[in-house]
Amino acid sequence: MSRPSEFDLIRDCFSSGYPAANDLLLGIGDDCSLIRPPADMELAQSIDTQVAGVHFPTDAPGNLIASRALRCAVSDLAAMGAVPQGFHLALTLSDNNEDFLQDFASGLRLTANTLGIPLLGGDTTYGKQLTISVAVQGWLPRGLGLRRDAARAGQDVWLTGKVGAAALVLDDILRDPTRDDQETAPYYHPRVHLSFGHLLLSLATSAIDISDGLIQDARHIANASGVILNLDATAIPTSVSPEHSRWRECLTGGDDYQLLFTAPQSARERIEACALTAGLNHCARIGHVEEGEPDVCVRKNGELLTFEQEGYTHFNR
Ligand SMILES: Nc1ncnc2c1ncn2[C@@H]1O[C@H](COP(=O)(O)OP(=O)(O)OP(=O)(O)O)[C@@H](O)[C@H]1O
Ligand SMILES: Cc1ncc(C[n+]2csc(CCOP(=O)(O)O)c2C)c(N)n1
Ligand SMILES: [Mg+2]
Repeated sequence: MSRPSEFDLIRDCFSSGYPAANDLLLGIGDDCSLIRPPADMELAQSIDTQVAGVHFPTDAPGNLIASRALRCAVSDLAAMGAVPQGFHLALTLSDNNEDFLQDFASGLRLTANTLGIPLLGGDTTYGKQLTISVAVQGWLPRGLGLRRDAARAGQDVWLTGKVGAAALVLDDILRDPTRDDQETAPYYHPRVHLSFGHLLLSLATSAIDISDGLIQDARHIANASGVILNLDATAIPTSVSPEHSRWRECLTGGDDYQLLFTAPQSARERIEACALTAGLNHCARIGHVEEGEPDVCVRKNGELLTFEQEGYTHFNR
């Protein structure tokens, strides 16, 4: 029997079993997807690439890679408070392994249904390194998107959950990339804070999702807003306690996909109520915003901490 063509694979894996989009005029099968925008909405768009050996282990199972790739991409919509509209998938495969692709597609379908995000189209090519690019888009009420540039002095800094679990389990995952359990879930299936992000639209001023590391990503808000973020190290929920030898890695390791956001002090009670509504186990106030040269200052019992590496960087490693 001949090997399946690119077109057969695409049809088998990507044309059915995904959530339906009610604003979709034309989906998989043409040169572009066509979407009808609702009145008074803005479109949030973002793209995220994951490369084998860089973002996930080369020999990780397809369904886990798919879950991780889609969740990490959709997290950018959560960080803006957007409601998912759909995603495009660009897949570069190093061989025509049908079993891998079927497994990848089963993970993708499951995750797309869990997050409620339709697959709008994509592109499939051959390349030396397995590479997955996910372009996501979502709707935002006009002018309300949670940007990085709107933190103001006097506001609180908040964090949705614990940081560090994914970074600390990476060594174990590299030893056994097939491990799919409670401990590896923060890495393969990071929680995407879509409903909480959306609830924050009327409460938070700025937000970012933590992909590179808490401190490095906090710096993006500080720089974009022109403020100082003062963080209280002992108030930051971490997967190991501050006495643990790997505690600092929790603040810089990344792969967390928690939301870091700022909000006026007057919103404290409403934020706590929304966190309960969204079923968050943690939503902690971890610092405050001050006027001054953009910076992130982390203090532990009054002592200023410094970090040689504040987060993940692709170059200069
Ligand atoms: N190659 C590129 N071309 C155009 N814009 C880019 C490119 N790479 C990054 N950007 C833009 O730079 C900005 C900052 O990127 P950054 O990587 O911090 O965002 P992010 O997508 O939230 O991060 P992550 O990739 O870690 O999830 C984003 O607005 C992004 O669109
Ligand atoms: C196998 C393996 N080794 C290392 C890491 C750590 N890592 C890679 S990219 C990144 C930041 C987010 O990427 P981007 O900024 O490109 O979205 C982090 C924390 C990993 N996830 N898997
Ligand atoms: Mg982001």
